[in-house]
Amino acid sequence: MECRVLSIQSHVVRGYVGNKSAAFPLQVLGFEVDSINSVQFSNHTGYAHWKGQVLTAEELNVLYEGIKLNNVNHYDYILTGYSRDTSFLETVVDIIQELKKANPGLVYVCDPVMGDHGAMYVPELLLPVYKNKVVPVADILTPNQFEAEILTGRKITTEADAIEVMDLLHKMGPETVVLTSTDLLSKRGEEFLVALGSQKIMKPGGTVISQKICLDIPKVDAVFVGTGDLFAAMLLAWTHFHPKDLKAACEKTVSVMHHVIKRTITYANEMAGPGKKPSPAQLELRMVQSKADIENPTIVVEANLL
Ligand SMILES: Nc1ncnc2c1ncn2[C@@H]1O[C@H](COP(=O)(O)OP(=O)(O)O)[C@@H](O)[C@H]1O
Ligand SMILES: Cc1ncc(COP(=O)(O)O)c(C=O)c1O
Repeated sequence: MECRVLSIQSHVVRGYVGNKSAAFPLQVLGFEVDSINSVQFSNHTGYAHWKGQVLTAEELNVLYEGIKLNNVNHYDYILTGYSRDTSFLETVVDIIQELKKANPGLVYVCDPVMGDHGAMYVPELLLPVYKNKVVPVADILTPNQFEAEILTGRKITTEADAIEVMDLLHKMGPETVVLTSTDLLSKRGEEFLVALGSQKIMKPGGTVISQKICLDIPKVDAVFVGTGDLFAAMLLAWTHFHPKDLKAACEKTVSVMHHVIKRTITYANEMAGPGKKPSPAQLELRMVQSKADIENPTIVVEANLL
């Protein structure tokens, strides 16, 4: 059976963020991907210069209208990421609601891209839209620590805080929440990055249990862009194949991430030369190029049940 994803994210000419990061890996895993580019930029905004266009809410409506007129607006998944405009984001929510009405089984995977490391890199007015309109319709949510904190108004300094924040996010709507990266100290030491996940599962009798997991991910001393987008796409794929097993889905997702990041940092360091920090251009992700890159990652990152 065909499984069709509507992916509303950025497009860049150079490099891999947004749809450039998400579409191909999903396609090699057998998903049909329809892409709407929320922006078309020369490159991601972490470079010294970036140029391009931002799609308006009206332009988004025109594209959706075309799809609808042809009666091909049937989706199994929606995936959203980087967006810079409040009315655009509100229109995305309208589209999601309409598509969910047409297919109640539709799963919405939301990466609430707003910022990282204590700062927002999209206009602040997007926060109330995410909080009040987007998160309530999301089924799977993939914030980083900063995004989870601003969505809930709670700081995360311990694992218990992270669990509480994930529970608060569940209360806002999503059944599955993954904190894709945190500043928490890993039990395995400073060389590891901690990610956490929580999934609510309805048992046959109607009782709801939650599976909570923690991942210690080998950390690389560099800042990558586009990793959140690849993470959300891979989580969509692996939760599709393991719908009630977040541990398995996250292990597969993070193992792909590790493979891509290892390859990226190796090339970046080679290009930068000894003792030099790689530039944003040199740190562009060395993206998944085949199904083998996804299915045979270099190592398997194991998750622990909490
Ligand atoms: N410096 C890093 N070292 C190792 N893995 C990383 C690093 N940065 C990102 N990743 C990988 O990418 C995933 C998503 O990264 P994250 O930074 O949380 O995304 P976002 O771009 O949304 O902030 C992490 O779970 C991890 O697997
Ligand atoms: C154009 C664009 N898209 C997407 C992103 C999000 O990237 P990430 O996956 O690292 O959250 C960024 C971040 O700067 C960006 O500039």
